[in-house]
Amino acid sequence: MTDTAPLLEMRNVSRTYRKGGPFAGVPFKAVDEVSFTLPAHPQVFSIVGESGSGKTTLARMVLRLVEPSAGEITLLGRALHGKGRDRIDNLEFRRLVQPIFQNPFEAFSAYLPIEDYLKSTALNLKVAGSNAEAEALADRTLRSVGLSLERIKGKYIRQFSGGELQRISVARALIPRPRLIVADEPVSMVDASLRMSIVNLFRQIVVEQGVSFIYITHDLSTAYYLSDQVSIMNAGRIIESGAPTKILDHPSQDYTRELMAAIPGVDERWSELADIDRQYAHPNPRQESASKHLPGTI
Ligand SMILES: Nc1ncnc2c1ncn2[C@@H]1O[C@H](COP(=O)(O)OP(=O)(O)OP(=O)(O)O)[C@@H](O)[C@H]1O
Repeated sequence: MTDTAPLLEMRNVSRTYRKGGPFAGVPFKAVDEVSFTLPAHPQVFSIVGESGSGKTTLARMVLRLVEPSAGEITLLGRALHGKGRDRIDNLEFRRLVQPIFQNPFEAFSAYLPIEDYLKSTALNLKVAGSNAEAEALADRTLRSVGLSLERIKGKYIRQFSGGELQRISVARALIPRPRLIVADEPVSMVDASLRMSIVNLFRQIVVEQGVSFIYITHDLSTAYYLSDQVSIMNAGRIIESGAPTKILDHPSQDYTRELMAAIPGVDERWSELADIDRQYAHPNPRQESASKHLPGTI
């Protein structure tokens, strides 16, 4: 693993499926020759696209849940897939890269106290050597997301809101101190009033814990607000990439303009985000600058 290597590199990555069944169906590329680089310094990289554009397939390849049909993905200069000798082993991979999924209610069983997930993550990933260490680690990561072990102890998923559960998912993902979190539509099932607090939490984690995020979303508004880099995905391809202000203030592709226009009330959402940002009065300079760039604010 080299210190100078980018965190993640995708080179000409494709994933082919068959439409109409695995054998007789017609092959099509869900992800088509995608390349991008995530630099070593912590940041939020968003991939934005409509349903079916290939975002989840791409995320699942980064999470090693799906094999690419072609191309190469490297993490800190080492192969994620294939059988080569430089392939990162499973334990190391799971310490470096953690997922957050869309539906927090599906991420946990209804029959286990929720703290068991955090403790078993710490023990399975060998970042805690005893139950006491696992509890201490769980408490520390829960505190970093605004909760504590005391608050969740002995409780089951039905005793939490979607927003609280998603915070617990984030705490679980932070247990091994990962370098990268892949968050696939992490706020789309969270109550609208809590969405921004989760999005703000991601930014806080980038700054305070040095974790990068790949943020997968159909919601241009939160991507614009949160990201350092945005890539727009359409029909399996990344069609434009850059800083959020560049992409949304000067979109170069008709599809990006259509995506902006297709989101109902996107202008109001941006003003609403700016209002929420002011209410939170975050000391984080990235957020101050994000709110400055929101249309309708100065
Ligand atoms: N296992 C699979 N077998 C066959 N086709 C698949 C499979 N997984 C995804 N697809 C197809 O690949 C395309 C991209 O799907 P994907 O889920 O990656 O898109 P997405 O942008 O994440 O959309 P959504 O937000 O609706 O999940 C879709 O046409 C989907 O039907």
